[in-house]
Amino acid sequence: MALLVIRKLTHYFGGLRAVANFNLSVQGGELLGLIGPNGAGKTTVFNLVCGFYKPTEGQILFQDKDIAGLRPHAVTAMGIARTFQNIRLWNTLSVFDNLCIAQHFRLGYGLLDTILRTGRYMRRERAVRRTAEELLEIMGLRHYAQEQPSNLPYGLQRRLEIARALATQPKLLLLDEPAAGMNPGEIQQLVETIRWIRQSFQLTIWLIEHHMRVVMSVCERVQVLDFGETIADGSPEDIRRNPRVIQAYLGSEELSHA
Ligand SMILES: Nc1ncnc2c1ncn2[C@@H]1O[C@H](COP(=O)(O)OP(=O)(O)OP(=O)(O)O)[C@@H](O)[C@H]1O
Repeated sequence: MALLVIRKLTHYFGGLRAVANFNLSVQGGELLGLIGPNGAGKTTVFNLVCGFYKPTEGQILFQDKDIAGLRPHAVTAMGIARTFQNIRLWNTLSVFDNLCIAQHFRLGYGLLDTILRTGRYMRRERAVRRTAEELLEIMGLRHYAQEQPSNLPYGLQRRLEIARALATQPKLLLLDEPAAGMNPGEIQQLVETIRWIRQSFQLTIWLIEHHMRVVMSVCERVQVLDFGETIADGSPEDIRRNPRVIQAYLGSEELSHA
C-alpha cells in the first residue's frame, strides 16, 4: 500500500489556479523532491496536504484515508509533520520546551489529570522530557537546550525545526526549503542530517528545495511544477536533462548550478 496518494489535486485562490491536476504516489521510505520556479505552486501543495487549505478539487489519501480538508492538528496526529519556508519556532520558549510542546497534542490526558497531577500525567510528562532530551542529543542541540531559538545560528534554527517536527513522531516529513539561507557548510550538514534521519527514523521525506545540489544529491525521485502543473517526474538525472524543465528554468541559475 502506498503511504500517500494524491489524485487530481487542484487549488484556486480566487481566479488564480495555483495547483492543477496534481498526482503523486509515495511509497514508505522514499525521499522525494518537489521543485519548480518561484510561484509554481510547491508550497500550496504542502499546505493542502497539511490541512492549511481545503483543496478546490482532488483527493489526498494518507494510509488509505482521505485527509483532504482535515485541520492541521488532525493531519499531524495522523503522522504528517512539516517545516516551514520561513522558520516558525516558538521564540518565547526555550529550545527544550519547543520540543516538549510539540508532543502535547498526542498525550491523551485531560485537564483533571493535569490539575491533580495523576500518575498518567506524570508518566507521560516524563516520556515527553525523555523524547525531547533524545532529540536534543541526536540533532546536536544539547548545548542550546535553555536558549531561546532566535539566539541560535540560522542553521541550528532549521535543525531545531526539523527536531520539532520529529517530536510529533511522523511517518511522513515535509521539508519546505530546508536549505534556504544556509551557508555551504550548513548545507552539507543538512544533506547528511536528511539522509541520517530518513534511515534512523524510517521516515518518508518529501522536500521542496531551490538548492539543486541538495535536490540532486538526496532525492531519489523529483517532480517538477510550473504554473501549477507537473511538467516532469523522474530521477534527478532525467530531470536535469529534461528540455521542458530547462525551458521552465530559463534565465534562472538554479539548474546550471546543480
Ligand atoms: N494565500 C494565497 N492567496 C493568494 N494567492 C496565493 C496564496 N498563496 C500562494 N498564492 C499564489 O499561488 C501561486 C503558487 O504559490 P506558491 O507559494 O505555492 O508557489 P511556490 O512554488 O511555493 O513558490 P516559491 O518557490 O516562490 O516559494 C503563486 O502565484 C502565489 O502568488
